[in-house]
Amino acid sequence: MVIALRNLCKSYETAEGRLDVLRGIDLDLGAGDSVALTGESGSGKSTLLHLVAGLDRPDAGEIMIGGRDISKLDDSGRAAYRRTEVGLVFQQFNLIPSLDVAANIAFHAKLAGRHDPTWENELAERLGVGTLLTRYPEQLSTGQQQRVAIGRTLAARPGLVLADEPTGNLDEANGDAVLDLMLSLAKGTGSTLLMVTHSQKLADRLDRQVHLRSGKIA
Ligand SMILES: Nc1ncnc2c1ncn2[C@@H]1O[C@H](COP(=O)(O)OP(=O)(O)OP(=O)(O)O)[C@@H](O)[C@H]1O
Repeated sequence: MVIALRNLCKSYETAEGRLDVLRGIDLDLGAGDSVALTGESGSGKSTLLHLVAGLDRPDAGEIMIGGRDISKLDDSGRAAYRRTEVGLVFQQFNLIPSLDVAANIAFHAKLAGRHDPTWENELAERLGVGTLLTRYPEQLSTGQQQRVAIGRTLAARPGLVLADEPTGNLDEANGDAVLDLMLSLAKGTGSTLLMVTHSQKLADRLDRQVHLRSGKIA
């Protein structure tokens, strides 16, 4: 998926007055690109990810995703975009407690109309949760929950994956394996990966790094 952000601006009203978080972001991502988004705490990384995810609207600017501006979509258009085109890996896993691991992994794929049990099983194996398919989220460790959440996102074959510290709860070996999987899938399917990380080691493994400073890409 090809992404083009143009002059993206976002402010928040706070008790201390207006806070200009993004002051004109320009960024281009090609199909299959993997890009690390870095910047100090509070620099606006999550704000940017939320805008591209269609979870919030910019004050100004364009968010061109596959040739159309998702910031101009109405609520139902943005919901359809989130359901079918974008995959989120955020720090809250939001697994569904009443569904077992297999059903959690299948959940978004079903919503997106791309349910494929063979692919879901393969992902579960590659993520090291293949023996846990009949367990429920509360019966998993935090790192296992994180891997299930990543499986759920990738199972839907999104054209764009937005990830916020996706390996933050994993030990080094598991974190490396999960990142390998995300990168190989991105390359194999042409899906684009934008990943927030504080880890330089992780950022170094991606195609490119962009740094947010004072509301702009530095
Ligand atoms: N809903 C909101 N209302 C007011 N201010 C907000 C809101 N959301 C975020 N902010 C402020 O906007 C700035 C950017 O926040 P954001 O979460 O995007 O930063 P970040 O770079 O992701 O930080 P971190 O690395 O700590 O997660 C911060 O100063 C934050 O306090």
